[in-house]
Amino acid sequence: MEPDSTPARLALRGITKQYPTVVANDNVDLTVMPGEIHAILGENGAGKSTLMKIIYGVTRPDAGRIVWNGDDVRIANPAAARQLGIGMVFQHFSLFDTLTVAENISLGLPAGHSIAELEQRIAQKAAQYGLDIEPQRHVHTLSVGECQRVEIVRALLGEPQLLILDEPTSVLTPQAVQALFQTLRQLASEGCSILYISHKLDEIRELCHACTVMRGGRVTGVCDPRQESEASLSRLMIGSEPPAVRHADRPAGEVVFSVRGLTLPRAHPFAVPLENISFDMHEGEILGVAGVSGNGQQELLAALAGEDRRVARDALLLDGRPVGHTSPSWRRNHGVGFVPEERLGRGAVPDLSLAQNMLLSHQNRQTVRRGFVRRPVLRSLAGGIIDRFRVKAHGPQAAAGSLSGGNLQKYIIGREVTRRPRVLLVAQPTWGVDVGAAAQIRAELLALRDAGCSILLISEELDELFEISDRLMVIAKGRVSPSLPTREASLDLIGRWMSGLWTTETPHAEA
Ligand SMILES: Nc1ncnc2c1ncn2[C@@H]1O[C@H](COP(=O)(O)OP(=O)(O)OP(=O)(O)O)[C@@H](O)[C@H]1O
Repeated sequence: MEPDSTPARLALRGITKQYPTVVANDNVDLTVMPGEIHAILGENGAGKSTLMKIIYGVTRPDAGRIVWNGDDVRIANPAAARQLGIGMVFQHFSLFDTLTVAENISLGLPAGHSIAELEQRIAQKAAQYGLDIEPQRHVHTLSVGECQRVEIVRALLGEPQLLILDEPTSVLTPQAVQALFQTLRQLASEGCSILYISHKLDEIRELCHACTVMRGGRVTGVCDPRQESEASLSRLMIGSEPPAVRHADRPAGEVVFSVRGLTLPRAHPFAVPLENISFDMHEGEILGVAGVSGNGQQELLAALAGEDRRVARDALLLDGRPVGHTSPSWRRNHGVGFVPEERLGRGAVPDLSLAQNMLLSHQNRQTVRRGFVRRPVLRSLAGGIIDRFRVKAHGPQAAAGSLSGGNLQKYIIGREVTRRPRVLLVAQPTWGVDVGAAAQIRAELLALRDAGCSILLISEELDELFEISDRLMVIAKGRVSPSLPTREASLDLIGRWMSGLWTTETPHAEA
């Protein structure tokens, strides 16, 4: 590629960052060449995000050197990073719904630009990289993939020499992933370096020229992912191959939970209205719900969990009893568990400890007696989950917000699974979770199913849905398709249904 005399675009030497209870980065070296797409791979809590935050000036290292195009630099804050030519596209977008694309982008720029001029620059940049966006559209009308393109164009307007992407494909359809890869390859061919954080081994092998593997805050290897197999990458990362998930066909039991003609107008202008949704959930069965995000998944989960209080009494039946009017805590007390897709905020309270967070779903006689919270019980329950799910955390007293994204996800799933619910409603259970932990979470869901639990699995990962669901259906534009046994479903059929095209395509479909 580049002759040896070319200085690296970015060289990190001996970067160390210590948090009170953990060394998040321990003497890390990283070399990224101009025009190189460089993956950072590592299990949850390995220290990837911390390292990216150091490069982007969000976090200061305790020790180590950052060398940029051959010169030692200090990166005091993100503005300084952008000044050097470092751009970052975060996993969570920071766009205001009520503003247009151009207005959003103008917020990050120095004053003095006219919006019309900016719209033109955005359109130019977008066209140059095949990114289909319209600067005048309001953000609330955009799909998730379009929002990501806005973030990428925003970063590209800064003419970066290094672009950092944090798990960029977790929100994209397979087609959008390919379009993104094309953009990234074009950028790289023009000399821009790319740091690519992902848990998806197949994507890393397809896209990246180099890969730095981290484990426990340290670099454990650097490889050319094109020369590796998924199994060998996995071994580099977690020391073993992810266990295969066993999925045996078994007959489903009685209907436990039913949805009957659930129709809900949108609760706010950006919500998706639900239209005449009906389906049954059986004992000992995983019912998978496929769909591109933003098609009513969140609204459906809010209605089933009791967060949306407008649901008609008869629209939901638990063991044949109407429960549409009941509260979330009533439903929890009657054996229904929920794992929302937003981990912080809905799934956990960041400032509270993991033990205190147990109370979100374990408020019962065991944990609260005569109005007093039994702290030792909470601590031991939390400790049990930390051990069983191998959550990397400094014990039950660690604040939820101090955990890495994937570890918090494992904790929240563990918290719900250990309640042994009869009905579990779970959204995106393995988002941002490394391959080993994802396999473990799927195995736990299967074990729960085998114990008789009825599980509704809302996911955007088709592989995951096909791997562990017994039946599949699709949600599109606030409506659900009929369901059909997974062994009778094909990727092609589910893909077609995801765009809302289902009619009488399969005779086996159950309404
Ligand atoms: N602000 C913080 N305070 C305390 N500990 C932290 C903080 N941020 C990160 N950590 C700890 O540093 C370690 C590395 O976390 P980091 O978020 O960098 O991991 P990661 O590799 O990005 O993980 P994931 O794949 O789950 O996102 C973890 O043990 C985490 O708990």
